[in-house]
Amino acid sequence: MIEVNNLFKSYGDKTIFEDVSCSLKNHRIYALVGINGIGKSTLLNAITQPFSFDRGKVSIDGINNRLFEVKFHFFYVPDSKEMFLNLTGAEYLKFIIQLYRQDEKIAEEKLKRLSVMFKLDRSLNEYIANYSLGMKQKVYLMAAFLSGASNLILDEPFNGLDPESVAILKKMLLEYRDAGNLVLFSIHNLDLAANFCDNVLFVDRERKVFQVENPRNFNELETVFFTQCV
Ligand SMILES: Nc1ncnc2c1ncn2[C@@H]1O[C@H](COP(=O)(O)OP(=O)(O)OP(=O)(O)O)[C@@H](O)[C@H]1O
Repeated sequence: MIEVNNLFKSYGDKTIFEDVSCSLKNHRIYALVGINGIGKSTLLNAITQPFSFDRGKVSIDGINNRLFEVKFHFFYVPDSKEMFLNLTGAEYLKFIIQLYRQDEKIAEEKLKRLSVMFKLDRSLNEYIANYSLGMKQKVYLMAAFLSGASNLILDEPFNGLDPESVAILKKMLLEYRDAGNLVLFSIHNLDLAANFCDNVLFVDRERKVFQVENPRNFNELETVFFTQCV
């Protein structure tokens, strides 16, 4: 569950958000959609980085995101693919399992299953620095699933993934949602947003945020996008 209330954010004299609010429920997959440069990453940063916004309140599972304990309630995969480069995949994933205080035996089993599914099992002892873009994306996504956090927040998670990995990620996200969790990810592909997501969160051209619940099809979302976002 994520609540954003009366969010204000500027970069210097450039105002991005003025009094933005939205409410996201468990058991749902949310797509975050809007034109380039409108503020999608800024919104995801506000949710996950408590001191990145100027005013307002964000809470995750009812916990103010400025409190330390909130960190166990979400996992964020940002758009940067240049993190933890000096660790091997295995070292990084073990670090996440410990940081999120997961049961090591259960998490190790899950790690094995995920690495075979994503075809990373033979590369886990290589440095992340030497991974391709898609391999980096996969290892950060594996970390998200291993964290046990009940809210996954992902910046363009399908970028760089081959079609097989896209299918695996979709399956994992559906399982994760069906276990009662929340997924929020930014995406430019309206077809995927229409056919895969439960809700679509639009940032419109005035940088106001609104939702379409249970989108019917691509045409509906395309019409909303071109009338309100462009
Ligand atoms: N650190 C920063 N300093 C100054 N301006 C910034 C900074 N980060 C983002 N911006 C500006 O804020 C606006 C929103 O950027 P943001 O990255 O949130 O957009 P986005 O919707 O995620 O874009 P895209 O779809 O291209 O990834 C843009 O105009 C961008 O130039």
